[in-house]
Amino acid sequence: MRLDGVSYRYGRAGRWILREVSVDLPPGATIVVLGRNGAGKSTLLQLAAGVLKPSRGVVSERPRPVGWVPERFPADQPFTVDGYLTSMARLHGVGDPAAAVDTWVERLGLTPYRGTRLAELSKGTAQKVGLAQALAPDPKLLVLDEPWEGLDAAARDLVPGIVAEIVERGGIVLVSDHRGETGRLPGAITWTVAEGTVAQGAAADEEGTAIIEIAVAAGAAAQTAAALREAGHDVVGVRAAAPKATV
Ligand SMILES: Nc1ncnc2c1ncn2[C@@H]1O[C@H](COP(=O)(O)OP(=O)(O)OP(=O)(O)O)[C@@H](O)[C@H]1O
Repeated sequence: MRLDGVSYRYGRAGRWILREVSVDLPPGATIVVLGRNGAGKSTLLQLAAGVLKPSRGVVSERPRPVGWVPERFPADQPFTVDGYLTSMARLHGVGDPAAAVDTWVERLGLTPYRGTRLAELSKGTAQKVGLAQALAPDPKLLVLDEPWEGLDAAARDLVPGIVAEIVERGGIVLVSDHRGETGRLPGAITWTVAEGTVAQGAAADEEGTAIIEIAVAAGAAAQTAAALREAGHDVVGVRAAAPKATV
């Protein structure tokens, strides 16, 4: 998937929030989007998810289905958890909506709330319904806006495993994170949104930094990336190596 020269402003007279953003989202990538409050992370995520259309530029090869979890789940809707999730799964064309809903209700600990109306849920539980709604169609692109903020601790702990399952199947996961809790997602590429642009890597003072490329066994990639992060390094990217040329 690719964003090509994507610019965005809210309304014709609005200021440009993003300017000429060109980025690749390779299959199997986890991308964590960093940036200060108001930098444009949510806007970028919504453009990637297709919730917003670029004012200029093109988004191409977006994998489908798309799972979109907004920063705040809009719980002011007259449905029960079960009713809402089943309708959403149907809308997304899920083959067996009941089975998909059962799976995610159980996995996210929503079983006691199946008959509860959305408006009566706590914020954390409502956020889990938002996550279940995005996961039920088995998304090839999952976009999570600030998942560490809205979700309760138990659900937060489930997120890295869920993300890993999607990227292992070649899906793409895009996560915004204004607190920089990137360490929770091993092997993630980081982008930083600032001043309308998107740069690769964390916004550490880049002066005097060096990029070291290392090759490790594919199975050890996530663990190595986590260990490097633990040691305080910024892991800029993890990719599959091309087959070796004979020398
Ligand atoms: N619907 C809207 N109409 C007008 N301006 C908006 C709208 N949504 C966001 N903005 C503005 O666009 C800018 C970028 O907002 P965005 O929500 O993308 O930032 P963010 O990096 O996700 O911030 P946060 O971490 O606070 O969610 C902000 O200045 C914000 O005020």
